[in-house]
Amino acid sequence: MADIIIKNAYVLTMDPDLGDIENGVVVIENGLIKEVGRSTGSTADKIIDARGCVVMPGLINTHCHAGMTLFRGYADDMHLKEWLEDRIWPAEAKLTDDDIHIGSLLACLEMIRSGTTSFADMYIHMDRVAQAVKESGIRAALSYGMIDFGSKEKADAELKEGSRFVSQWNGKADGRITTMYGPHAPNTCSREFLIRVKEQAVKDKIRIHIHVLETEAELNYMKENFGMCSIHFLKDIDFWGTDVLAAHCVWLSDGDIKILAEYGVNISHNPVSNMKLASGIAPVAKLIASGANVCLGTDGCASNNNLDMFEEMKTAALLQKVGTMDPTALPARQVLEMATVNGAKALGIKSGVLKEGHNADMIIVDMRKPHLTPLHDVASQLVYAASGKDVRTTIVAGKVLMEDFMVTCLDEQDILGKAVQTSKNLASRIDS
Ligand SMILES: CSC[C@H]1O[C@@H](n2cnc3c(O)ncnc32)[C@H](O)[C@@H]1O
Ligand SMILES: [Zn+2]
Repeated sequence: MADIIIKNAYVLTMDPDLGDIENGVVVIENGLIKEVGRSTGSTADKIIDARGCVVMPGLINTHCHAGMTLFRGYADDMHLKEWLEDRIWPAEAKLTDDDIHIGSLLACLEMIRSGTTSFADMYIHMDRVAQAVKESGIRAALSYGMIDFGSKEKADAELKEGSRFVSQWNGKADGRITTMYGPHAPNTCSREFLIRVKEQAVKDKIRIHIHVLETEAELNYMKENFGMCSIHFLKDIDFWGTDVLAAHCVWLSDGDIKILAEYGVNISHNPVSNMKLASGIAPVAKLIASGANVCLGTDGCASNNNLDMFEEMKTAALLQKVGTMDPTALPARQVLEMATVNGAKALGIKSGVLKEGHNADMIIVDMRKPHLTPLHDVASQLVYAASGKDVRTTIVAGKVLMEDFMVTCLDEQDILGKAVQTSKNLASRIDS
């Protein structure tokens, strides 16, 4: 007996062999997908009728700072340097463990509601982010964000905390939590520190999450201090590999793109954040054409200001079109691949496609809405017309976290109330 059968669905498998199944079934057992097809002989404890809906892999947000939900709308319309150094970092210095716990629960709630089933996070007070992930039922690849600013003492302490977090949490919550090392960026971490982080990560068989070339200022800093850009600098210290998730990668030359593709680096594109902070337009179409693995992220809520991956998909497609002045750039199916299959590859998880043996991480999107009618092409509708609010049901590891728009895994009203109070208390501490 299976656990769940979803029937009468348009199944968007994102698997090239299975393709789309117009009136299909998905069978879930023990947290995994047992069957995907036109019909099934199985029976199950729970049957979900998905008539008029699309069943698809849950979306994978590959660059987030979950706790930053508390800073939603806190520092808008600013240049990145002032935003980070004058507003965000001083505010982050006042954050407590409990703040991060509530902020991360709020992020999990928002992601579950809008169809994200996995996310990669880099932040501080990470034990409490992990606790929120464990409680909510979502899947995540978590890293303690490390910055040494060239101080050996700080480097030692940061790496110690990063390693402690990895050994404490990797594989926890029935395998839903994986961990990564999170050196912040090449212009906030020293060369020596980045070399140590890579060595530790290789030794521990753990992936790395890092910001790279988000701004022209980083490019200029690296050229002035090292005589080369961050991509060549990281190549020089043997940092690159399929184990690296590089967020942003906006300021790339054609030579940089070749290096990233050659080393199999995973690149998280974060178009809304890049637009809001006026960082620039990442050459996503060129990266994909070169064979690089490009996935999609929201970044934190202080530069987005939400975690809706549907909005991110649409923005990614539109930004490439206007950036290249080519309306054929980054078509809908390719964006869906970025948000599913490519994201799973970047995090090293068996999700992102609906296929036998893979994690039962999926969402049901209700297409019976005025703004989703008529339905000529499902991929087009999901990328250009749908939003996170159209997600009806969210399933992670075979557990239903939201059903028929009702969140079942967390006490939504309780978290909303606590988030309001937490942000008020935080604001008064920041002002004092
Ligand atoms: C040390 S934990 C992570 C660190 O990153 C900061 N952050 C959030 N968004 C961005 C961004 O777009 N560029 C650079 N750094 C960013 C966050 O506030 C934390 O301090
Ligand atoms: Zn970031």
